[in-house]
Amino acid sequence: MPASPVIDVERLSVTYGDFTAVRDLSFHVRRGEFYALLGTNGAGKTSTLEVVEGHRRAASGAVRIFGESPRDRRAVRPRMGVMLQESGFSPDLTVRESVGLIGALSGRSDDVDRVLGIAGLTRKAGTRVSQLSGGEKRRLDFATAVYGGPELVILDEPTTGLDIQSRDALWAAVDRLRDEGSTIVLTTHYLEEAQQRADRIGLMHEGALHREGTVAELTQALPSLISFVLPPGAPEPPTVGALNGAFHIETFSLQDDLYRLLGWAHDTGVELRELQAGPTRLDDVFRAIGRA
Ligand SMILES: Nc1ncnc2c1ncn2[C@@H]1O[C@H](COP(=O)(O)OP(=O)(O)OP(=O)(O)O)[C@@H](O)[C@H]1O
Repeated sequence: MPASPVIDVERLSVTYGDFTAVRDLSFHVRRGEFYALLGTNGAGKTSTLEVVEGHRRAASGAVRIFGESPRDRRAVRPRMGVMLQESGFSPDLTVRESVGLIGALSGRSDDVDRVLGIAGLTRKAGTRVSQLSGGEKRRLDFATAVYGGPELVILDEPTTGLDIQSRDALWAAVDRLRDEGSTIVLTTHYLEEAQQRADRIGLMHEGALHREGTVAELTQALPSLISFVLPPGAPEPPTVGALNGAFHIETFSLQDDLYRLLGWAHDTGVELRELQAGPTRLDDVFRAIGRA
């Protein structure tokens, strides 16, 4: 029998007055899974996560976390760490005090210095929150989310404002949590982060789940692309699709078409300038949303 999902969202709707921000949304996140909830601006990701986190009531539908209501804080809080887009730390507390306080409130136990180390905040332990940079505040948010190694970690745009070293360190810490069996839910507009890590992606648009699947499942519905530019006076290649002297070939048989094109270029001695060939990326799936 399959294990019950860590997150179970059934026909969720979220409204603000007359406006329906999320309609009839259903998705499930399995234990140990890395699930990325992605989407266009205003798609309803944050509204959905706020219900999952227990911060907002659903207009209709049902959300269960570990089989419990997300509003049952005592049952859910010790098992779920959340990195919100905007946190509410007290500006007068130091970094160490903030991690200790929020950690204690979570009901999980951990060593504060260990957590500061994971988040790269050891040297800022005695600094007041009001004196942190934007990126350091983000790292503090992360520290409180991973305190105690929770079974479920929700990361809402975790790397916004972080430099590359901080991003690498954050993902290394997330990888360690995954190795220990944590379930991860991510929202981000940095699609490559989701493409590299997510087991499955839910793609939201205008309040609904537009598509869902692995990266391969989402991208294989769209053609791969070959593009190149020909030198002046070159013969016509065995393809169509020239635009302003640049050639764009959309294909579902990337390997065969590339083989044919390179064979033609070799036989005719033509240089294929700026040649690029590759499978569809998640960016292209996003761009296709508006055209669907
Ligand atoms: N407090 C609110 N009152 C009224 N409308 C709201 C409120 N919060 C969000 N909305 C609206 O609900 C919709 C969904 O917003 P939400 O923040 O959930 O989207 P999102 O997918 O997280 O967007 P983004 O990627 O831009 O952060 C948007 O149209 C937004 O304007």
